[in-house]
Amino acid sequence: MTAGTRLRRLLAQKATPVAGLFLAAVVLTALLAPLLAPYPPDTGDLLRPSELPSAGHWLGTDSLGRDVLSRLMYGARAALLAALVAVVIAVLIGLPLGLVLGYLGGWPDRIAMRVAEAVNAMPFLLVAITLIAILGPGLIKSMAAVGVIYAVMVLRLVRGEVLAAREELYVTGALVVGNRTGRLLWRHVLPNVAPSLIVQITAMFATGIIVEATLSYLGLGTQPPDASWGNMLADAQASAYDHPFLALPAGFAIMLTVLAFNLFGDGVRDLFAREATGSVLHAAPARRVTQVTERAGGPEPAGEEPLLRVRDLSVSFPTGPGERADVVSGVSFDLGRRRMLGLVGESGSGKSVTAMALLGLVPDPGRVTAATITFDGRELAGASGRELRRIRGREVGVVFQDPLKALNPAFTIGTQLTEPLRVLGGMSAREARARAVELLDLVRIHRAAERLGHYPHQFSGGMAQRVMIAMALSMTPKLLIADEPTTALDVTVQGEVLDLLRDLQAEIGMSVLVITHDQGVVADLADDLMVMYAGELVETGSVRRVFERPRHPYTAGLLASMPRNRPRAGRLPAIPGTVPHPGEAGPGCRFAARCPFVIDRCREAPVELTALGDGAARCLRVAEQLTFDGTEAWTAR
Ligand SMILES: Nc1ncnc2c1ncn2[C@@H]1O[C@H](COP(=O)(O)OP(=O)(O)OP(=O)(O)O)[C@@H](O)[C@H]1O
Repeated sequence: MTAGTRLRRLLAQKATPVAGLFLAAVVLTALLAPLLAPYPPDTGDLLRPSELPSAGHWLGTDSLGRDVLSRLMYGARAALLAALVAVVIAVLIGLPLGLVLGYLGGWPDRIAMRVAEAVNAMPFLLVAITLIAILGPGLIKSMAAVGVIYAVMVLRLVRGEVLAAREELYVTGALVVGNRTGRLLWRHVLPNVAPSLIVQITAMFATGIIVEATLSYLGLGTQPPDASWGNMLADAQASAYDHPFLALPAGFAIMLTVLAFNLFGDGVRDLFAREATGSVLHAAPARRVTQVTERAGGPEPAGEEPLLRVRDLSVSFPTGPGERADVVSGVSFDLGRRRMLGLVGESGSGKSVTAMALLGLVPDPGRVTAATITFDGRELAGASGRELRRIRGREVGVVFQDPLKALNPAFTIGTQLTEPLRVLGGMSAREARARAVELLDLVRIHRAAERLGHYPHQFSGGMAQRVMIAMALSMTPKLLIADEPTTALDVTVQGEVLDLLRDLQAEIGMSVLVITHDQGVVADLADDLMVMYAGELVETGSVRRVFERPRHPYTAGLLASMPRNRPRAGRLPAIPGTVPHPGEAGPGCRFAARCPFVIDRCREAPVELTALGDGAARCLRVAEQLTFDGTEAWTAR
C-alpha cells in the first residue's frame, strides 16, 4: 500500500482526522507555550484568586491567582514530554529485546518472560511508585520508571509477533539467501511487527498522559510551582467545594487528549488491517451492453432459474494516485442448479478475485461492482456485509487451495469442524460432534471419531483437504466454490480429491464453481466451462464442446499446451508471452499480442462476446469457423 493510499484511508475514517488535528493542536500548543501563553505559568496575582473566566483570564485564575489557560498550555508540555520519555524508553529497551528473544528463544527468552510475567502481575502504579521511591520524585525520573514498565509490554508484544513471523516461509527464504540474523530481523521481521507496535505506541501515549497526571496529582511527578495537568487537579481539589470550576479545564484537557490518542490509535490500527472491508458488493448499472447475455453453456433445465446469475461483475484495484484498473471486467454467467462449472485461465487472469467478489471478500482497497448477482433468487449486488455473512458458510461453502494453511494449527480438527455447526447451525456440543463424525465419514476419513482430536499437522495434505471439504459442506451449502482445490496436492491424491468432489456433488445435489488452471481438473469434473483471460471471459460453453472444438484462440492454446498421457515428438506447445498487467492490455482484444491468428482489426476496439449455439466466444474471427487447433500455431517459438 502506498503512502498516498494510507493517507486516503486514514482520512476516510471520520473520527481519526479530527483526533489527529486535535493532537496536532495539543503538540503545537505545548511547543509554542512560551509564545502563546498570555501570562507566566508560575506567577499570579494573589489578590485575584479562584476567579471565574473573564476577558483578562479566559479560563479564570487558580487559588494562587495564576492564569489557568497559561498553566494548561504549559501543562500540555509536561504531559506530552512525560509520555514521550516513557514511550522512547519503552521502545529502546522493549523492541530490541523482544526481537532478539523472540527470534533466538532458549533460556534467555524463558528467564526474560518469567520476569515480564512477574512485572505484569503487579499493579502498574504500585510498580511505578516503588521505582520512583528508588529513583526519587521528579517528572523525568518518574516517567523513566514508567518507561521501564512499558518496556515489558513492548517486549511481550514484539516477542509474540516475532515468534509468529519466525515460522513464516518468507523468513526461511531470507535465511536461505544468506541473510545474517541482524539483517533478517531488521529487514524481514521488523516491518511485520511495525503495525502492532505503532498501535501499542499510541495506546502508551494515552496511558502515559494519565499516569503523569496521577503521579503529579500525588506529588511524585511534576513538582510545584511547575505546571502540570495533574498538579492543577490537585490544586483544584483543595478548593473543590468553593470553586468547582477549577477542576474542569485540566480534567477536560486530560480526557480529550487521552480520547484523541485512543481514536487516533484505532484509526491507525484500521489502516493496517488487511482483511476485507465492509464486504459490500456495489450495485452498478451495466457499463456497456454486451452483445449477448453470455451463459456458461449447457442447456438450462426448462423452467428452472439458475442458482447463481452474475451480470457485469467488475473488480478494480488502485494502480496509482487516483487511478484504478479493472482486474475483472464485465464478467457475466449463470450457474445452474446441480451443475459443475469450471473457471480456467492462466495465473493472474482474475479467477480467484472473481470468486472472492461473489463472496464479498475482495480485500481492501479492491472495489467490486455488478449489475446483478442473484443467488437463489436473492440479489447480492448492493447487499450489506451482514446479509453476505448470513449466506457465506451457510449457503455457500468454500474450499481453498492450501488446506494446511487454511486450517488453524492451534485447534483440533474437531474444534474447527464443530465451530460452524454450533455458531451457524445452533447445535449443542454433543449434536455438533455427532455431525462432525458424519462429515468426516462423508469425506471418507477413517476412524472419524478418533481423528476429531487430532491437530492439522497430523494430517497429510490430501487428508487435510478432505477436512476442508467436510467443513465447507457442514451446513449443506447450495453452492460450493472450490478455488484450486487440488493444486497443492500430488497427482494421485489430486485424483482422489476430485473423485470425492464429484461423488459429493451428486450425493448432496449442490452446484459447484471450480477454479483451476488445470484443464485436466475441469475435464474430470465440470459440466460447463468458462475461460478467463486478463480479467475477461473469452469463452464459455459445455466442457465437451469446448474441449472438442474451442472457439477462441486462447482456449485452443491452453488445450494445446496441456500435457497428455501419450507420446509426443518435440517440445510441449506453449502460448508465447504473458498475461498483460491490469489496465495495460491496449484498446483492442486483450489477447491480441499473443495470438497467432491476430488481424489488424483485433487491435482497434474492444471485442464483445459473440453468442454461439452453445456458449459464447470473444473473438472477431469466430464466424470464420477457424479450428484453431493447428498445434504448430502454438509450438514454442
Ligand atoms: N489484493 C490485491 N491488490 C491488488 N491487486 C490484486 C490483489 N489481488 C489480486 N490482484 C490482482 O488481480 C489480478 C487477478 O488475480 P487473481 O488472483 O484473481 O488471479 P488468478 O487467475 O486467480 O491467478 P492464480 O491462478 O495465480 O491464483 C492479478 O493481476 C493480481 O495482481
